[in-house]
This record gives sequence, C-alpha cells and structure tokens, in this order.
Amino acid sequence: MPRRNIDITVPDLSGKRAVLTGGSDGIGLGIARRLAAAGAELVLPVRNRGKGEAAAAEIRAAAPGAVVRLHDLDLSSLESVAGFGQTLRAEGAPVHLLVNNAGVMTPPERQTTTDGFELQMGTNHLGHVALVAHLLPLLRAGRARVTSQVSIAAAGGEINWDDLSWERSYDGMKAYRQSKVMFGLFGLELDRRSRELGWGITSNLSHPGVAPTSLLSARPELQRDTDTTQVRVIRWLSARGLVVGTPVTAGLPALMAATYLDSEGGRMYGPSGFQHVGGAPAEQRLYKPLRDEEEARRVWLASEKLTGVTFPAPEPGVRLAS
Ligand SMILES: NC(=O)c1ccc[n+]([C@@H]2O[C@H](COP(=O)([O-])OP(=O)(O)OC[C@H]3O[C@@H](n4cnc5c(N)ncnc54)[C@H](O)[C@@H]3O)[C@@H](O)[C@H]2O)c1
Repeated sequence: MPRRNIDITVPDLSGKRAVLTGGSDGIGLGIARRLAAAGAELVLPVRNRGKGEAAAAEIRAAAPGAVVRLHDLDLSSLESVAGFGQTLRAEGAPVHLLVNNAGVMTPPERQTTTDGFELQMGTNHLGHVALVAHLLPLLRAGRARVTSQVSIAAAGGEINWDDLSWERSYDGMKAYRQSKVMFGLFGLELDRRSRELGWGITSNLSHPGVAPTSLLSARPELQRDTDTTQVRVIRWLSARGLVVGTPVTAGLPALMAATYLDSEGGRMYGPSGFQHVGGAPAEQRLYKPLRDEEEARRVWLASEKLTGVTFPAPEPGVRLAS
C-alpha cells in the first residue's frame, strides 16, 4: 500500500490532557500534532527547550488553537523526572493519555545516566518507570491510557540480569534491545497490576516499525552492524520507498493505542506491512520476550528497586492473575 494512504482516524480528544515524551522530534512530533489537532491539551516534557519551542510553534501552526505546554524533563536523571512529576501533581489536573515515546539508541560507546545506569536502560526504561510512578495519582484520576513505545528490536532481546548496566562488557544493540524488552514487560505488568488493584489505568505497547529519524540517521554504521539478509531486503525495498514508514506513519500505532479509548489494555500495536517495518497500524501478537509474565514481575520489582520509586503493592501472598 502506498505510504501516503496509511492513516487512522483519531477521535475527538477535547477535554483530555495528554502527556507525551520525545514530542519535539521524529515520531513523537507527528504524534503530538495529531493529539493537538484532535483537541487534547498537550503537555510536552522536553529535554531541549529550544527544540521544544520550535515543535510547539509547528504544532500550533498545524492545529490553530492547540494548547501546548512545555516542561523540562531529562529522563536520564531521576531527579529531573521527580521534579517534573512534582510540578504536574502540584497543578493537580488529571492526565488522560500518557505516551512514553522518548528514546535513545546505540550511543557510540557505553554511556551512563546521572544515576549511573547504562544510558539506554536508564532513559528508555527506568526514566519512564519513574515517570509513571510520579504521575500515578494523576493517571488514576484520569483513568488514563498509557502507551509505551517499544521497538522491533525487542523481538530478539534478552535481559542481561547478571549485568543490567553492561559494566562488564558492552554491546550497544544488545543494551538497546534489553531496554525495550524491560520497558515492554513493564508496560504489560502495569496493565495487569492496574486491573488487579483497581487503578483504572489501561496500558498498551506500540512499536513504530522503522522510520528515518535522527535515532537512525545518527548511526549509519548500524546498517553495517546488522547486515543480515533481512536487513538487506528491507534496505533494498526502503531505497525504493516501498516498505519503511515515515516519521508520521510510524507514529500511528502509538496513536491507535493511546486514543482508541474503548479498547482494552495489555496489547501491542505496530505496522502490519512487510516484516512489520512499515504499513497500516494494527494490533499485533506480542513479541516472544514480552509474553513472559514471570519475567515481567521480575522487571517490575527490579525497576522499583533501581529507581527507588514504589507503586502500591498487592496484599502479601496475592498473586496477580494474567
Ligand atoms: N525511528 C525508528 O525506526 C524506530 C524504530 C523502533 C523504535 N523507535 C522508538 O521510537 C521512539 C521515538 O524515536 P524517534 O525515531 O522519533 O527518535 P528521535 O531521535 O527523532 O526522537 C527521540 C526523542 O526522545 C527524546 N529524548 C531522548 N533522550 C531523552 C531524555 N534523556 N530525556 C527526555 N527526552 C529524551 C529526544 O529529545 C527526542 O525528542 C523511541 O522510543 C525509539 O526507540 C524508533
């Protein structure tokens, strides 16, 4: 299907407050435009104010009358995440949609967050875990839909439990895959816990397929690192504009997860085309590493411990139903 025909209808979001991370660039900016155009009040926590202002201006130009509020947030600092959470809680307004979209991929060498975690786990996963924890009262008040952006990289990912922060040996792509597996398992466990404990939150995953954004263009050598037949076929097709998404179409699975307000949680949405790198968004079977509920509980508990945040817990001895 030609990419230009791929779209979804976003329902009216008037009166809804949406918080979106990574909304000043790439896939997130496309999501932001559509949320604002549908009438949502948009809260954009950004790491770079200048880029945030430019994005807000672009969103307002595309959706006149859009309400866009910028806040500072560095997901690679737990202090920054706590500060943002505190600011929003002080405002007190319920949050109806949270889209955890920001991410980093394969920095050229191992880097760490302010708190000493490997950068990708710390930003993509732990920063967002802390964000959800700090916003929990507002998410509960808004009976929110939470959408967590994972990646096709999660399909082949594993958790390096013996060395979560990759201190003993570092492979950037393995660390990226791990961050997305952990984050996906967290998003699914959030849905289970919410149902069991009556939080009223619906949590889903989305993945964008593949789209040319700064995430990929900053790393041309990645193409060589992953020179499998599958990657070569995808590259050949994408050079002809045939399968890979655009930053706009790649945001549609997240928009679907976030705004199809009556749909259930615990699902994953992604592009349904060839190898799931592009095409119309649809619900998809969870990637294998994301189907392990025992691993999800382990990720949940480990993430609480690492970040120092705590979520309300089930009564002792109560085992969450799947
Ligand atoms: N582009 C793809 O093909 C692709 C494929 C699979 C998954 N993804 C995922 O989609 C999401 C969006 O990626 P993109 O392609 O638009 O990339 P991008 O680089 O264009 O945008 C990433 C966004 O995350 C923000 N961000 C990064 N570190 C941050 C931090 N410490 N604090 C706050 N914000 C931070 C950036 O400022 C930027 O706005 C990411 O989670 C990425 O892992 C992208």
